[in-house]
Amino acid sequence: MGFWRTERLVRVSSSTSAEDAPSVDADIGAGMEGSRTDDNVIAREEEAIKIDGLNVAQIKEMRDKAEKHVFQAEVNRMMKLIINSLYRNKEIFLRELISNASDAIDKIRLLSLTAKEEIDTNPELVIRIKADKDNHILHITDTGIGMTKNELVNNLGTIAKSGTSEFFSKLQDSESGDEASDLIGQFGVGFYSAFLVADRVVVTSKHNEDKQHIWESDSGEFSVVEDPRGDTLKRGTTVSLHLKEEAYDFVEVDTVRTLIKKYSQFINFPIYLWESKTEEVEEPIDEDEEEADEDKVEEEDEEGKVEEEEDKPKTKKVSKTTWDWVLVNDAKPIWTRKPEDIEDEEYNEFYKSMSKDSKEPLAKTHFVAEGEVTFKSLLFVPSAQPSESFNKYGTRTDNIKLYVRRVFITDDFQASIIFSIFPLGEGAKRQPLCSFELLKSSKFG
Ligand SMILES: Nc1ncnc2c1ncn2[C@@H]1O[C@H](COP(=O)(O)OP(=O)(O)OP(=O)(O)O)[C@@H](O)[C@H]1O
Repeated sequence: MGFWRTERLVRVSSSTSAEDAPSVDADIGAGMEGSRTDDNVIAREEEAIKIDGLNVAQIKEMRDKAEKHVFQAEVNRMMKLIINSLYRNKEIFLRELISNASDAIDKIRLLSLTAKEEIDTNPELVIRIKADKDNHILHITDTGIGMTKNELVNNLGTIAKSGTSEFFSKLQDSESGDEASDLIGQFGVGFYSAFLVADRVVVTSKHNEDKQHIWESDSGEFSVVEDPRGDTLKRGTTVSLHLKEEAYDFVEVDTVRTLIKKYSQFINFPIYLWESKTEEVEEPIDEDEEEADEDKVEEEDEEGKVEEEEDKPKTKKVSKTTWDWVLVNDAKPIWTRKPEDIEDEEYNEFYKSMSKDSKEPLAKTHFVAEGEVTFKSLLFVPSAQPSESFNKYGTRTDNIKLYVRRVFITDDFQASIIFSIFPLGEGAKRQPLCSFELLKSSKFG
């Protein structure tokens, strides 16, 4: 939360040493310094309520004004269930929050088809993710439809879905805890998965029909209040996750990038990550430094002086760190398009980027099944047999990936039928060119 203010401050800055490198949201919590005391209790409380752009007094005032709510009983059940069954698979929280962000952008796009002006409040349709390493906060911002105050209370405090109780009873019927955890992990568990990694979640949201509001919860209860900073988001939502200590890894930019690529690389809207880049650049030597050098030179003998003045470098190498938004999801899900509209070249490029194989595939099959169950599938046969396919036969199960609505769900499949392609023609060795398997997932049948 609060990129709108800090973005300008740290977007580009330079330094000559790694220590000077700017941290993301450099001003987060800056307003708190003046109020710090030695009292440990107050210090701990201050730690718990960092909201960038607001100082402690403002946050306290805001909290006093906030409306307090309790979660619906089903939400409490759902949160417990998620936390107890998915503790080994915490990373899916990011998949869920990015999917929500993408759904919210879809909603505003759809609305703008009939009411064009709705999108004008923030025409850019994007998702931005910023990791604030100093404060262990991960921010996920979208320029979607946003939520009004009432929607914050209802959408993030109750479960409206009609199938919820059915879902709970199905879970209770499932034969083992692992089966239940698979079920939850593989399908949308939604917003509440944020509490897998965060002990405090702050949602700031601006809907065209309301002022900007802040929703805050530590999973026990939640509060909602008008944002004292005003409508800084213009339109959209920021989910800020105050990470639990055991989840601090999720504030590492590399970890976040890997997760976006794993789960959300085919999301319809651009996902940008706030990243730093350090480069060596030539910079002119400033006058003070030059003068100091000249003094030194003057002390030297005449001959040496002439030579040194000519050779004196006018620039020096410094390392410069810049911060900027970097696009992470540049792959397009070509399986969603009609096979007749796709050029061979596009298939080949897609295969290469997905498989990291530099050669073109030997064959491919792309088919669309429509009926009671609808799915689209795209299968490639590599032109060379992967080196590990015999010695590690049967151990690698991640060659087939299942995506639901462009979101990665699983690649944990088990072989059911195995078949091989043999080369034809005289003299061909009786060795398969490649083998592949019709796969069956234990969960999907
Ligand atoms: N980033 C967001 N922008 C706008 N609304 C949101 C956002 N995140 C959540 N919501 C609202 O909160 C509701 C509840 O979210 P939640 O993720 O729990 O369930 P869901 O998205 O309906 O279902 P699921 O994620 O399980 O497919 C959503 O239906 C949506 O109305």
